[in-house]
Amino acid sequence: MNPAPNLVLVGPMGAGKTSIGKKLAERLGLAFVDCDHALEMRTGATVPTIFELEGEPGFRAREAALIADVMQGRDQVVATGGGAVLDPANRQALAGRGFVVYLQVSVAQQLERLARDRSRPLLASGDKREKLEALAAQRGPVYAALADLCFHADGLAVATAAERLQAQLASQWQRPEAA
Ligand SMILES: Nc1ncnc2c1ncn2[C@@H]1O[C@H](COP(=O)(O)OP(=O)(O)O)[C@@H](O)[C@H]1O
Ligand SMILES: O=C(O)C1=C[C@@H](OP(=O)(O)O)[C@@H](O)[C@H](O)C1
Ligand SMILES: [Mg+2]
Repeated sequence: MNPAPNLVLVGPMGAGKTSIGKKLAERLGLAFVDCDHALEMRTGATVPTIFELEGEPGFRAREAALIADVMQGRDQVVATGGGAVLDPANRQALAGRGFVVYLQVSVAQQLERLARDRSRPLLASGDKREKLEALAAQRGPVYAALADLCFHADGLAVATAAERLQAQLASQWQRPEAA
C-alpha cells in the first residue's frame, strides 16, 4: 500500500491520461487536475500558442512551475502531459506526493486516436509514427521507472479503463487520512 495523497497519471500522448483521469476522478470522488488544461487557464494561452511564442523550453518551465504548485495539494487525480516526466524535479514532485500510474498504449493505438489531432505541437510536423516511436523509446523507460503501477489501456473504452483501473487501485493505493 502506498499512502500517497494524490493519484498521478503518466504516459504518452493519446494514452488517455486526460480522458480516463477525468472519469476516474468522478468514480473516486476526487478533484481532477489536467496539467495542460490548468496551464492554459493560468496563462490564458493554448498549449500550441505557448510552444509557438516560447518554444518547448518555455512550455516546460511553465509546466514545471504548475506541477510544483499542483502537487502541494491532496485528494486529486492529476493527469500530466506526456513530457512532464523528463524533468527530474517534476518526477520528484509527482512521485513524492502521488501514487503514479503509467497508462501504457501502443503506437498503433496512439496513431488511431491522434490522427486528426491539432493540439499537440510535437506531432504537428513530420511523420507521426516516427515521432511517436522515437518518443516511446526515449520516455517509455522513464514512465516505467517512475510508476507504482502500469496499466495497459490499449483497446479499452474510457469508461471501462477507468472502472478496471479503480479496481486495481483498491488493493494498492490508500490515501492517508487528512491531518
Ligand atoms: N480508452 C480510449 N478509447 C477511445 N478513445 C480514447 C481513449 N482514451 C482516449 N481516447 C481519445 O484519444 C484522444 C486522446 O486522449 P487523451 O485523454 O487526451 O490522452 P492523453 O491525455 O493521454 O494525451 C482523445 O480524442 C480521446 O477522446
Ligand atoms: O508528450 C509531450 O511532450 C506533450 C504532451 C501533451 O499532453 P498529453 O500527453 O496529454 O497529450 C502536452 O503536454 C504537450 O503537447 C507536450
Ligand atoms: Mg492529456
